[in-house]
Amino acid sequence: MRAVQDMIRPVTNICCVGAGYVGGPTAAVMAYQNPHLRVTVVDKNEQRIRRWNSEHLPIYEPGLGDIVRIARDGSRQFQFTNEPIDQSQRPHLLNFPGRNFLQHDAQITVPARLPNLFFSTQVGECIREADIVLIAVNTPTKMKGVGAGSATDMTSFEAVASEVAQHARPGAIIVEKSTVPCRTADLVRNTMAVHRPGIHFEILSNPEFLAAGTAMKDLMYPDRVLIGSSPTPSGRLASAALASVYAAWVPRSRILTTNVYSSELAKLVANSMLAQRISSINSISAICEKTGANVDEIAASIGSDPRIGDKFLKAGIGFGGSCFKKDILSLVYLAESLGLHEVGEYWRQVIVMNEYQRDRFSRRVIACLNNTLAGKKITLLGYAFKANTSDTRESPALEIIKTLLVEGPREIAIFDPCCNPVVVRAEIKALVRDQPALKEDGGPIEVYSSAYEACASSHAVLITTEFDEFRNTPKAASKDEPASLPTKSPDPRPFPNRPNGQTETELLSLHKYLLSNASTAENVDDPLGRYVPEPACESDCPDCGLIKTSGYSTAGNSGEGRPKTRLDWSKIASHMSKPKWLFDGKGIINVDEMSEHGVRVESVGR
Ligand SMILES: NC(=O)C1=CN([C@@H]2O[C@H](COP(=O)(O)OP(=O)(O)OC[C@H]3O[C@@H](n4cnc5c(N)ncnc54)[C@H](O)[C@@H]3O)[C@@H](O)[C@H]2O)C=CC1
Ligand SMILES: O=C(O)[C@H]1O[C@H](OP(=O)(O)OP(=O)(O)OC[C@H]2O[C@@H](n3ccc(=O)[nH]c3=O)[C@H](O)[C@@H]2O)[C@H](O)[C@@H](O)[C@@H]1O
Repeated sequence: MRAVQDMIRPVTNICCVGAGYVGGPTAAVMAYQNPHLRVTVVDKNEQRIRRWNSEHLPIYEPGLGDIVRIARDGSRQFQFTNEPIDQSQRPHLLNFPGRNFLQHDAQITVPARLPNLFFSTQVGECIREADIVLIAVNTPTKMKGVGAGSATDMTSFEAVASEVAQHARPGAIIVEKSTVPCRTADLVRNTMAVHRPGIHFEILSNPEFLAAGTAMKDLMYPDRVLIGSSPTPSGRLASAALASVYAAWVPRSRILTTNVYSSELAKLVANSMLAQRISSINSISAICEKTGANVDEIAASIGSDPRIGDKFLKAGIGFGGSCFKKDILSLVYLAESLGLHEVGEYWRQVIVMNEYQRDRFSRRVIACLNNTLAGKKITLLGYAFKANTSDTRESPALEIIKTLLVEGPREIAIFDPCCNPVVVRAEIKALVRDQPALKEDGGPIEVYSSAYEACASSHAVLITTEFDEFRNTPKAASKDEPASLPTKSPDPRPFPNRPNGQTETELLSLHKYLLSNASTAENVDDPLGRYVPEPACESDCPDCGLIKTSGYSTAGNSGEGRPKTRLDWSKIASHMSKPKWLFDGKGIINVDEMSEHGVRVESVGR
């Protein structure tokens, strides 16, 4: 029998099972940065795969389209000048003695590249060809049976594990990309042993830390890549094989290796600790509201202590999203199943505080409106669970809507700059079942595609997602984040001369710079002239039909890469109905400025 080490071969083919928010973008970046690898994303959902293979990507993430187009469709040969357009941005270049300007002035030619990212429904077939199989399927909270309400529902993950077990070639490396309970590697190993007795497979844990709305930035410039493996020679070899894929663009010092269980648990702990910070600051916001202290001032003052740090201290209506709650619950279940009830209880409080915060906000809205919403119009600005995403899973906005509905308002208006109104309507219809919800069904909810229409004649506007467009003053720049709106990237040139040409990261930064500096009138999406035409849609493409009728794509409305404009609050205020309340659930409104428009503002923690 061959040694396991001999069966682990150089990586040329990667298969990612699960074409969702994690699988699609992660595989796209791996392919983009490794043009020599063949990366295939497979999914049982045909509609999702059709969208990935079209111009209608199934999810909206800023910058995703730029990367998918190059890796999926290939690119043309193109040229650019290696000199900043505005040389005042690089004063040091002009004064540097002995500098060879010609070197930078040169036209650089970038050769064409072939497609190396594929999307398919042929799950078994693609697994069979892969050297590395990533499992990136959904792992929600179990809703029935043992552990219902807290344990992880492993149905999809287990189904894929057994599919991998049946098809993977000997020596293929199996990677848990999904967030899974600690010791899931044992489950995968046992599944492999059941289907392929006598054949050894290495199981790695490689959890994903990207956040919605910044997924592409998180993937291109990760703080860390975590790879957990068995502490055996073949385990380390497998870990090194996966690390080599990341090393194409991630500095080696950021690729951390641990044992497989630590890696699995570290993912749950990372999300739980982040959520815990939000619940902690939210609990303080309740004290602030009763004492006259200001939660933003508290956050700024404690955040400047480097031991505390200034991230994830924004008080608001609580965290949403598909992962924080389910991952904390998974940690709670783990602790309880290990007999560590106090530990479980400790973490459960993070969720209790989150729900308290959201409900406290809804109650405050109702109380300020004299405990009756009858005859009143309430507008929610923001439906997605956070900014710059069309992901609405576990969105706090939906829970707030449900509470307001019971009060019988005349209208609940919704506007979200990223979500497609048609999709939001369908989602609300499916989620609010106990009474008619949408106007078209005799209920009070209307979803608008214009913020101004949504706010017209409204008695109260609620900010429920932290979109920069909703701010009334520019966002203050924090230490490592640029001030928002308008966003213009700096010119990244000149690039250093490299024997193998420019890196894909450099080319992407140049693309973004040119894009962010193009005027909206130019309507350019390909300033370098790199793109080949996207695959044509069938004449009966449902997504093309949706764009024709609603003006939105399924993934949302991107307006990708261009500076966005803030709402004109004086215009909104002049068309609101008295008493003109604004409830700032995300701490993004400058209260003094807003009161000049005659709007009364209530903010969380102030
Ligand atoms: N959404 C996020 O921002 C993040 C998610 N994660 C974790 O990544 C995992 C995936 O999450 P998402 O991508 O958000 O889920 P998702 O629901 O967007 O995508 C999962 C995909 O897996 C497919 N799938 C399920 N069973 C399958 C099967 N038997 N065969 C083939 N395909 C199958 C589904 O059709 C779906 O397209 C979860 O464990 C999640 O906790 C981790 C970090 C960030
Ligand atoms: O496992 C996951 O799914 C991901 O979960 C989170 O990412 P995500 O939920 O996409 O977005 P976050 O930026 O973490 O925001 C989560 C929620 O917390 C809220 N939030 C965030 C920060 C803050 O200071 N205050 C606050 O209320 C946001 O509005 C949002 O509703 C983590 O940040 C990612 O590292 C992780 O990979």
